[in-house]
Amino acid sequence: MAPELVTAAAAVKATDLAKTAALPSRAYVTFLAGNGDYVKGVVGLAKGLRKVETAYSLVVAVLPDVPVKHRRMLEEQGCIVREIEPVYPPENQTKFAMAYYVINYSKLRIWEFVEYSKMIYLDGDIQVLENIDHLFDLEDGYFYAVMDCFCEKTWSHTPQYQIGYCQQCPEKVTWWPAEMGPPPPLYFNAGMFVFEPSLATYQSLLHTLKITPPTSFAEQDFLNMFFKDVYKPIPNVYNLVLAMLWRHPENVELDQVKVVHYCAAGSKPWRYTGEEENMQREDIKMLVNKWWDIYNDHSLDLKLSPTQTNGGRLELQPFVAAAVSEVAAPEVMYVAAPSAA
Ligand SMILES: O=c1ccn([C@@H]2O[C@H](COP(=O)(O)OP(=O)(O)O[C@H]3O[C@H](CO)[C@H](O)[C@H](O)[C@H]3O)[C@@H](O)[C@H]2O)c(=O)[nH]1
Ligand SMILES: O[C@H]1[C@H](O)[C@@H](O)[C@H](O)[C@@H](O)[C@H]1O
Ligand SMILES: [Mn+2]
Repeated sequence: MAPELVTAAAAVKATDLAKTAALPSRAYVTFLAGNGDYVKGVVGLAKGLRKVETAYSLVVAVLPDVPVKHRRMLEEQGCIVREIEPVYPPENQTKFAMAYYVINYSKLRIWEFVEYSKMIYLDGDIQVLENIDHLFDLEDGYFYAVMDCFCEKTWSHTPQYQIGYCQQCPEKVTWWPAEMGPPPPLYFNAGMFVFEPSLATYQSLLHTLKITPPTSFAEQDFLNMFFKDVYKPIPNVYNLVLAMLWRHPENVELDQVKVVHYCAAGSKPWRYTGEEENMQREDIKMLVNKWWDIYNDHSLDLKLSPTQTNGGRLELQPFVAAAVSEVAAPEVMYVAAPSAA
């Protein structure tokens, strides 16, 4: 059969074959959009993962608007770059989601990376301080992530915030079911999670998205809704949402933290000025410095052996499962990506 006539079924079969061959079945995965400075976050993450001596690769799911130069930078750090198509909520009803977050629906594409049986997703504004490879051994069939905090102004549109209720300290403010309905199910931060790629799940995610109105926290709200019955919280040390430091210090063991998520306003290390609220805290400055130490540490750059280079150019990994995305994607609306904040 001519290569261009490869059918969907054959493509999937090829993927299955690849799975049983020598390909790794576990990997970290992150997401990159645009031509801005988030690429620094991903470079920092790749170096951080190397520093903690992970046994697994970092796959970077990139949108088409990520420039070639940035893709090369990532490959030179040993990342596996995979282009994905953007995903938008149906009929571009983006007015309900915070514009900045709309792009994040594209993350749903990582469920089609089925040459991996298990993956750990990490936002580009995350840094790992300790090896977390053991999370790959968590029991299959669940979605693992850290519980979020509802106390920052970003939550002001919610009833939780309005009455001062947070799942991080549920005893402080009582939820009155008679007046307010049942308490909200546990809610995770979607900057870090352990999941199993699956074409069936992927199709279901995209189908469900088509019939689900977008909400403020975009794919984070959506994933919370979709996985609510299989969600298992993992300890906060696996995703330190920085606001926890001033909102729930009693729930933070700073010296035990394995994963830091620079998500508080003004805390992205590569944009840090120290001007925003809470950014002059000693713990914040220490964590921002830790990120820079890793980013600037040249000993953490990927060192290629002569067999891995070809006249100075990188030998790129062949991508076995490219055909799968065309097989699996149900119709979704593609529109041009807005510029991210
Ligand atoms: O211009 C951009 C914007 C975002 N990103 C990628 O998208 C991720 C998510 O964006 P942020 O980290 O800026 O978002 P927050 O951490 O503030 O937001 C949280 O809520 C979001 C709701 O959409 C997502 O769920 C996100 O994973 C979760 O951590 C980034 O880390 C990065 O990997 C880019 O590559 N370029
Ligand atoms: O994903 C969001 C984001 O990271 C915000 O910065 C934070 O305030 C929220 O708690 C979280 O849900
Ligand atoms: Mn983030």
